[in-house]
Amino acid sequence: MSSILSRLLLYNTHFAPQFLVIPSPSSRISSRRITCQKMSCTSETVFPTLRTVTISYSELADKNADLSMKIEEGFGPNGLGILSVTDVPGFSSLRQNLLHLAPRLANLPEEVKKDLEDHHSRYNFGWSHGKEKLESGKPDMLKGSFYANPLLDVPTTEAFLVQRYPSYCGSNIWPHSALPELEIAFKALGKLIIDVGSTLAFHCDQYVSKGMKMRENEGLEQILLHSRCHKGRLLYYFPTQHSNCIEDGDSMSSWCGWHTDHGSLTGLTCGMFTKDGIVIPCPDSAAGLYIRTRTDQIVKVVFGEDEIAYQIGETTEILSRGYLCATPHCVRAPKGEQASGVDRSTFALFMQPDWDEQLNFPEDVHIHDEVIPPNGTLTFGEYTEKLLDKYYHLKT
Ligand SMILES: O=C(O)CCC(=O)C(=O)O
Ligand SMILES: [Fe+2]
Repeated sequence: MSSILSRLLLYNTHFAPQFLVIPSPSSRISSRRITCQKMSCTSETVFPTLRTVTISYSELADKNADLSMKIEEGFGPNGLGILSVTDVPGFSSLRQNLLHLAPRLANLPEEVKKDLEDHHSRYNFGWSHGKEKLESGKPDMLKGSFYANPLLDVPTTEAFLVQRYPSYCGSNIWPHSALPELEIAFKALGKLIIDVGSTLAFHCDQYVSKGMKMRENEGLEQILLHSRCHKGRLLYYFPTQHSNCIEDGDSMSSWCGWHTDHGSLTGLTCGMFTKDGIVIPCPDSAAGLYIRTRTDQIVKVVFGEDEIAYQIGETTEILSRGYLCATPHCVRAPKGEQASGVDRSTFALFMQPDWDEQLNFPEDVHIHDEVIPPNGTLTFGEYTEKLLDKYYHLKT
């Protein structure tokens, strides 16, 4: 394994199939939407801040609208691999409802959280803290995550499937007595992000089908509509008392290391910061989501708190033959005195194909092609397992 690859692979090593990591092919450039240059701490490199391409919910809901230009600008070979949907009815309050529960969940007694852990799924259901690794290889104690399938509490009752694909086929674990609101809020926001994401997928298919032949049922929308594998992740970044002291990794990826999401399409909320239980604006303009462009530029990406951002995962890049490009990203923690005692809550919704979905890997795409058999066909479940075996060496 090359050193850069092993470095890239060091994080998220609690083997979450959502976050396999690849270096991306290079040919993207993004400059049109550079809106401002932000200064962070004095002596540090300053990265440009870009606004996401936006699509309004009403445009998106119109299946006759031609959104190809925007899809290309956001997701195409010259885009960043992210765009956001504005004015989604009901989104703002569902976001707030759920994100406010993240600190409450994270601050439950240790023994309650322990009961929410699921070793068998390699912590891909329920509570996960300190199970992933930072870029340094040390356990990631900076954030806690809560994973659940927002659509299906029990995706399958077939024991052999649970054994074979535990991270997809396991069951949800809700804190029924300790935090009963979590299940309702998580499912409501998760479903909304999936519904909007599926509509976005329809428009992605329209765009891709202009450039390449697509068989019926092969498009992103159909793949997502048939899936039992979608997974939500409620993230809680614990407050740092000495916020200049997050020494792990480079300062860019101090909160969440560089990676691309493994699945099809990831919905993201804008992070919510609180201090002493009060919602505050982000205390450091340099903190937040960063993306690496195809030309290896690093940019900070911003979108509004009332918008749902969507990023492309690796599986979509492969199946669309690069018409839609995956998004290498990381999260930078706030620094400075103002950041002391500040936490961050956010939600990521990984939309991914069903474990049984037959994927036909194009001959001309060379991402992870070492695990693709000569006939170019694998199910998504098999594909994920092969990658986990290869990269994480940790199948038990
Ligand atoms: O915290 C964030 O904003 C992003 C988290 C993320 O990239 C992930 O969970 O895959
Ligand atoms: Fe991610």
